[in-house]
Amino acid sequence: MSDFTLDDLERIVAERARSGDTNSWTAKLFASGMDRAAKKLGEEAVETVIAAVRKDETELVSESADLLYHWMVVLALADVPLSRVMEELERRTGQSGIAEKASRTGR
Ligand SMILES: N=c1c2ncn([C@@H]3O[C@H](COP(=O)(O)OP(=O)(O)OP(=O)(O)O)[C@@H](O)[C@H]3O)c2ncn1[C@@H]1O[C@H](COP(=O)(O)O)[C@@H](O)[C@H]1O
Repeated sequence: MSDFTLDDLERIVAERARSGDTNSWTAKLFASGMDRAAKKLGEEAVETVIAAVRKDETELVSESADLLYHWMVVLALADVPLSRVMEELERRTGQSGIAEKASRTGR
């Protein structure tokens, strides 16, 4: 069981993005902008899907970590704090996904 949280990751990404460290992947990705970071996020999402479908548990864990990291970079580039996402998830806790979809689509 790890104590590491998404809040920790958000803080690390924010610090490294501003570090100017030429050895920092985060700083490099930040400097390359949203198009590149969003593309990486998409690639990691696809790699996560492939691992899940292949039932490769080790790869699923590894790709999920890549996915969450690149998602955090994209949120930071968009200036959207993680707390906004958590608030939205919390807002949804009172409603099932099926009821929510029905309220939007009538299906
Ligand atoms: N969690 C991560 C993390 N996950 C993945 N990556 C990097 O993301 C990059 C891209 O991943 P890929 O699997 O696509 O690698 P690749 O195939 O070499 O990339 P491409 O050739 O496709 O561009 C790799 O260089 C990984 O090392 C990460 N880089 C950083 N972090 C966190 O950010 C912190 C700061 O890192 P730096 O900013 O590099 O100091 C680290 O201590 C970690 O906590």
